[in-house]
Amino acid sequence: MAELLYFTGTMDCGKSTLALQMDHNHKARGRRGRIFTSHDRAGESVLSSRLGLVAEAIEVRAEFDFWDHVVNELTQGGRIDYVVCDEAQFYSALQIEQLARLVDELQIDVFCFGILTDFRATLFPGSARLVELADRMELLQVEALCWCGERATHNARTIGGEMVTEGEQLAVGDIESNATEMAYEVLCRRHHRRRLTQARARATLSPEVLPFGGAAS
Ligand SMILES: Nc1ncnc2c1ncn2[C@@H]1O[C@H](COP(=O)(O)OP(=O)(O)O)[C@@H](O)[C@H]1O
Ligand SMILES: Cc1cn([C@H]2C[C@H](O)[C@@H](COP(=O)(O)O)O2)c(=O)[nH]c1=O
Repeated sequence: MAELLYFTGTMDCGKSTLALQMDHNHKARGRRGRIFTSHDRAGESVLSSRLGLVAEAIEVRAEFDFWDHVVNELTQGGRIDYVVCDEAQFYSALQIEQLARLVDELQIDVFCFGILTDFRATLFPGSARLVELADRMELLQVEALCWCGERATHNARTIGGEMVTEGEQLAVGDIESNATEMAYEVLCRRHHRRRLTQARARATLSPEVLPFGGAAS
């Protein structure tokens, strides 16, 4: 029975790597798949992992229709057993519904990967619809950590190390330390709520309360 699965977690927790691993393993057993992505950091029409793995991918833009695309391929004699959909948080609710239709009407496995919430701890449209429609959601087991050592659960957007809460929801970027430009930092809920990034913690907290060697580290 085909399924619509959503593998999710914070930024930097291994989602793109898992997406490429799953494509590899299904292909190794003779299954035919397609890879989709949207706004990958490495550029258009590519799925990239921080581990250095990359793969060609079909770029999902606002007007992209998964149902039309797949039916067109099948009509031309193509075979599709599964699809890997990275950065699914950026897909529209309608596109998630098209993916669910692939599962229900064409028995195609759909594996989605993405972050749940944006820099304001608000669900992305694609993630919200996946929460509503997915057969299963799986939290990735590789844990990204907050600067305090707790498991990171939220994604902060920073400028010069300071957390910001204003701006567009979509802003492609990466986890970087000492960035003067816009960057992201994964935090535990407590420190996301307090807007306490590593830079601010180092500037304001005494070394004794900081883990991993205190302020100097
Ligand atoms: N040099 C490295 N050595 C080992 N693991 C690494 C290295 N760089 C990144 N990683 C792993 O890759 C993960 C990020 O992988 P990636 O697939 O890009 O994550 P996501 O797609 O969730 O942002 C990190 O959590 C870390 O576990
Ligand atoms: C929190 C947040 C993130 N993004 C962007 C930043 C990255 O380009 C991707 C997530 O990529 P990853 O593979 O999970 O690291 O999403 C954004 O546009 N808006 C946000 O609020």
